[in-house]
Amino acid sequence: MQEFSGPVNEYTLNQVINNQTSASSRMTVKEYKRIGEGAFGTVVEAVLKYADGSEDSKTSQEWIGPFAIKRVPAQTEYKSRELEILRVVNHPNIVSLRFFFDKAGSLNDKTVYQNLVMECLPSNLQSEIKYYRQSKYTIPYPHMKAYTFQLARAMLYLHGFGISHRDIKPSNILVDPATVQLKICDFGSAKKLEPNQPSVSYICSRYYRAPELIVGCSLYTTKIDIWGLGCVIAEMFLGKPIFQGQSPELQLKEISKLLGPPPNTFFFNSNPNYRGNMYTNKLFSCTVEERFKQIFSNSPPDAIDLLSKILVYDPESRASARKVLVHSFFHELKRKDFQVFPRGSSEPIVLNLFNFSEYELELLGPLRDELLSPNK
Ligand SMILES: Nc1ncnc2c1ncn2[C@@H]1O[C@H](COP(=O)(O)OP(=O)(O)OP(=O)(O)O)[C@@H](O)[C@H]1O
Repeated sequence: MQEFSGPVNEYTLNQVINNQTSASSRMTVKEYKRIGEGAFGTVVEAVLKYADGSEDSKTSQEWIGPFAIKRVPAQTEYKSRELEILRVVNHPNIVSLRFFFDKAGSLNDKTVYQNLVMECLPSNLQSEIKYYRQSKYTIPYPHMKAYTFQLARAMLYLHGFGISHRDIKPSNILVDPATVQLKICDFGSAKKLEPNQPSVSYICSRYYRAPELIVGCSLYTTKIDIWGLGCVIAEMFLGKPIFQGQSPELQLKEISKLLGPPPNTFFFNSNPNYRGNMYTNKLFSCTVEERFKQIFSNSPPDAIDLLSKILVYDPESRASARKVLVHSFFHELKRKDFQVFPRGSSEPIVLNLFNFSEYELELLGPLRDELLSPNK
């Protein structure tokens, strides 16, 4: 996005110390680049400095950053879920919130804006996929494996709290091509799902919506994010979104071109009141297994196997984050000599992808040993 000489202003910022507390300081905020324009707000790149006269200015007179500041109109009636969730999560594969503050609109604008100051990553998966597609390549396999593993790890963590991101798509997956690090961003749609409590089904960007959402299921689970994960993996292999429906309902038709017609039980379990098109005609003559091989003809067999376990109509049969993590597609990552070459570099780097916290190990349960056992 274009460089711009943005404003330099002073605000009182709340610094996130931990999930309960924050400390406030006067800080100067210098914006210099617009990096994202979403449906609800803007994201700018900025640096910060403790303002003269603030307690902290005595210890630091340096600009710190860069940070990404997401600015959205503040909710007046209820708490911002994005802020609440970002304050409690703490994971290497989830973007971290450093400060937050409210700011009044300019002169004729009575809106109050919520500002979330987050660590800033230089790219996202959408840009990476596009970059490689332009030169008729795909993201190199070792990078794809490392990215997918980190994405599944973030999901294991979030889903452990019952939190569903609800808008998994390549542009919401930040990456640093120089370190092959990945972090999920945009928790604007995220929600802690409670069993037997309905949630709106009209969420998630169309191409990445799980089939149960398309047919109006309101008691869905965190498996909707796993569907999104499958779509993202498929997109890394194909260089373009796998299911490009031209309308919300046609999205289901696109899915049936890979998985065949949805079974009746799927409609019954998702939404017995669904009255839309059920796409009962089989649009190909081979088996679903052969269909996966046709569509992913250039992809390695273990990737196809992983995709066939994720892209499944029935959310209960769809792989969970921990099942994804132990899949053979990732075995290479466990090798002692596993290394990746960042884009444009001849110097390999070693990744630290297995630094699981006690909490993550607990979530892995009996699969923990399988995941941590060295690769044979
Ligand atoms: N911490 C960050 N570092 C770098 N880029 C970021 C960061 N946070 C967001 N972005 C970029 O800004 C874009 C918009 O941010 P975000 O998705 O949070 O806003 P949004 O208003 O919800 O957008 P959308 O409606 O497109 O989902 C992201 O797609 C991402 O590319």
